[in-house]
Amino acid sequence: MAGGGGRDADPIWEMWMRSPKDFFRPLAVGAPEPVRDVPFRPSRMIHFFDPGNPKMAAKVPAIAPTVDVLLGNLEDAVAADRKEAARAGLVEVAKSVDFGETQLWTRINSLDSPWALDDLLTLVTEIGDRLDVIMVPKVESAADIHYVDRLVAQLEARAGIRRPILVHAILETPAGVANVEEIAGASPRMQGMSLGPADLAASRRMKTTRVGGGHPGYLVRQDPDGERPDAPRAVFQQDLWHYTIARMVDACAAHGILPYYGPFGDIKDTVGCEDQFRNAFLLGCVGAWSLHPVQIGIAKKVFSPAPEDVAWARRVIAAMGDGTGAVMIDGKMQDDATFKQCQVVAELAETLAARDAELRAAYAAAGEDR
Ligand SMILES: CC(=O)SCCNC(=O)CCNC(=O)[C@H](O)C(C)(C)COP(=O)(O)OP(=O)(O)OC[C@H]1O[C@@H](n2cnc3c(N)ncnc32)[C@H](O)[C@@H]1OP(=O)(O)O
Ligand SMILES: O=CC(=O)O
Ligand SMILES: [Mg+2]
Repeated sequence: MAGGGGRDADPIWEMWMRSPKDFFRPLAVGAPEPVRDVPFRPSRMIHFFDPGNPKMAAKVPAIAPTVDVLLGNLEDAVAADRKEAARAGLVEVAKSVDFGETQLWTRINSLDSPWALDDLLTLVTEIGDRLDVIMVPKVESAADIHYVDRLVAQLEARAGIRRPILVHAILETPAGVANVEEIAGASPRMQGMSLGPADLAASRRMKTTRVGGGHPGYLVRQDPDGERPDAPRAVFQQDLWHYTIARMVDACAAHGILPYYGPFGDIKDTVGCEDQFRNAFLLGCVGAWSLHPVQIGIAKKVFSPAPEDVAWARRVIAAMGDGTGAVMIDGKMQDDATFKQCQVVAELAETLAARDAELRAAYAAAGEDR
């Protein structure tokens, strides 16, 4: 057996957990070595398309250079009688389109569906060398990731794939949220996680009928004015998703994987979409899903740090020297911790600018203005 001592010694161990020694071993003979660190590639927007819809599939070559990730969706939003067509369409698109630097992901059907097994068998063996990430919906626990992990390793070995395909979980069930830390750390294959607010709302029995975003009824109201009890009282809409996104961000950061906001279904409400995406960005998410071409530009704008923020971050870094001590810049105290925050912004800007000439120019111009 290819495994280490823990697994050889106790088959029960193998069934339930991997010893730390075995964590980075391939799960099938002939499968590629797992990655040690999740590669940080720009993924500001994960653009969903239905590969079985000829009109959408025809747009893929034109959309590919404008997005960081293209995702062939096989799960929800693809009708039950179109599942095979979507799967075949994705194989066709993956084989025929040049994606350049753009990543190709898929969202397979949920593990309890009649289609998930064939999704994995077909996609890994036919286009596994082109697929960067497999998104798995409705992940409930580490066991779901372990199942996919082993099966993908077997299929990678069969197909002779040399670069491991990574796995992304959708956080969209109460059990998934309760187990978010163990899911994040379940496998070196874990690339990241997205919030799935629509299914999460349904399975939590929330009383909403939307795909993400806020709700006017979820609010805090200003206290009544004692002198004028009938005077109007301001209301402040609250964010339904703050708690879950914050938990997801912590779990992902603790395990070195990437967090994403998921879908915003009110396509016409571009302002609301931008706000929801920005909240996620500020909390630590690196991207969001775009369901419609109009959301691509919103995600690009929001998940690329603003040029003035990048210029500020670079200024603080320059002023802080080795990053220790305290200095005052424009009346604001800077120390080791703000230095590190600024490094996050500056490093993200650098990575994005390497791929995006427009951003590169905007960041350079903002630096000259200072
Ligand atoms: C809760 C969840 O699981 S969310 C994830 C699952 N949902 C999805 O993946 C939905 C993906 N998006 C869609 O299916 C569509 O955008 C819809 C159904 C929401 C709206 O589609 P339409 O009614 O066709 O929108 P609209 O008329 O504005 O489309 C304009 C053009 O953009 C195209 N288009 C729309 N969405 C996309 C897309 N995601 N990718 C590529 N092209 C698209 C349309 O085909 C149309 O093309 P045309 O001008 O040649 O006719
Ligand atoms: O899959 C996404 C969701 O919101 O549900
Ligand atoms: Mg869902």
